[in-house]
Amino acid sequence: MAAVVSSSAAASSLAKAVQELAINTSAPPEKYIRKEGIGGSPSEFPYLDIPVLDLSLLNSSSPEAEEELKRLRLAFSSCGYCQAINHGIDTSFLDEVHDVTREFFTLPMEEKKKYSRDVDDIDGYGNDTVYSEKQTLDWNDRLYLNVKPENKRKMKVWPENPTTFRKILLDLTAKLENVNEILFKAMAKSLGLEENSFLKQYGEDPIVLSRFNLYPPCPTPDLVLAAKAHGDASAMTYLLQDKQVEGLQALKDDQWYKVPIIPNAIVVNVGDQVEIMSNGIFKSPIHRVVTNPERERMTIAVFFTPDPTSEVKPVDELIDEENPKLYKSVIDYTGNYFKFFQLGKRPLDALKV
Ligand SMILES: O=C(O)CCC(=O)C(=O)O
Ligand SMILES: [Fe+2]
Repeated sequence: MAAVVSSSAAASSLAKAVQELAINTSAPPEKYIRKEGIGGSPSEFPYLDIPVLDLSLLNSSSPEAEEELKRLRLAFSSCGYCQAINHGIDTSFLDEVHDVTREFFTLPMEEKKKYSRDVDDIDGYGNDTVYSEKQTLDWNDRLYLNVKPENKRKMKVWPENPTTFRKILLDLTAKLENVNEILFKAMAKSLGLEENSFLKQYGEDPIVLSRFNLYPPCPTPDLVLAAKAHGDASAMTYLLQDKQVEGLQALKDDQWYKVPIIPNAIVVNVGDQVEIMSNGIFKSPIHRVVTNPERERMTIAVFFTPDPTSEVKPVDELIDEENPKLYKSVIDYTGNYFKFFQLGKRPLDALKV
């Protein structure tokens, strides 16, 4: 990982949560300002037409299942996104996840800072790690927790307040494991492959990461991003969007589109490692988060990532003379991701054949 800048300027910007900076400010600090702007006013971008997929159909042997598999294939090979409904996770449980997230972020700052990440670590409460004095920072605070493998959990940064937090996180990731298995089998079937073709690349000990995002209001939404443009290093990402406040945008044909809110649907996006496994058929979308001048936004993202010792590579059956191999095999893609990201390169491009 690139060296972390530990000058006093960087350290002081780290010490302040964006939530604190956002109070009564009319001008965010310079480090957050994108002089080139963000390409428009956040609310004026068009909506992305994201397919809504019924997971209960994907998982069935009903005649409609075939149709739904086709829609899945189309969704992931065009925009790389879908909104999953009938995913088997109760609305009341999703409400609990949102509530506990809100409770955590509304705790007094001293309480939240008990769970602060170490300066050179990722896990815990904090904001952008500063790698360079020139870096433009994102307008968000987050709590980042490694859930699996179990021996990688840093329990000292797992909130004990709210008291139900830990249990809810474990329940959420267990439920999403089911969703992930359904989708992975369905993706393989949608391409005419044996249903475990993608799933087996997760290896023995897959990684499950969670990221609770708080995006405070920002007075200059045309000049500040809540999360800079990126593709996810995961195999697959599951996002519980804020139920009221938009902010997520996806890039398609060089144009930014808003991801609409469908309450209780799970926003699913292909990560870089599924783009590799599918030999580029499924697309890992570039996305970003914009800020809102009046309203705070909260989201919960869960990332499923193969075991870092497992070889991730294009599935053999997808390669032939007409469809040459597009990506090299890789081990520990996520571990190698940041160094490319920080150099301003798309990590996926570094693996192109
Ligand atoms: O909060 C969102 O809408 C998206 C978050 C995201 O892209 C991420 O955490 O990787
Ligand atoms: Fe993302």
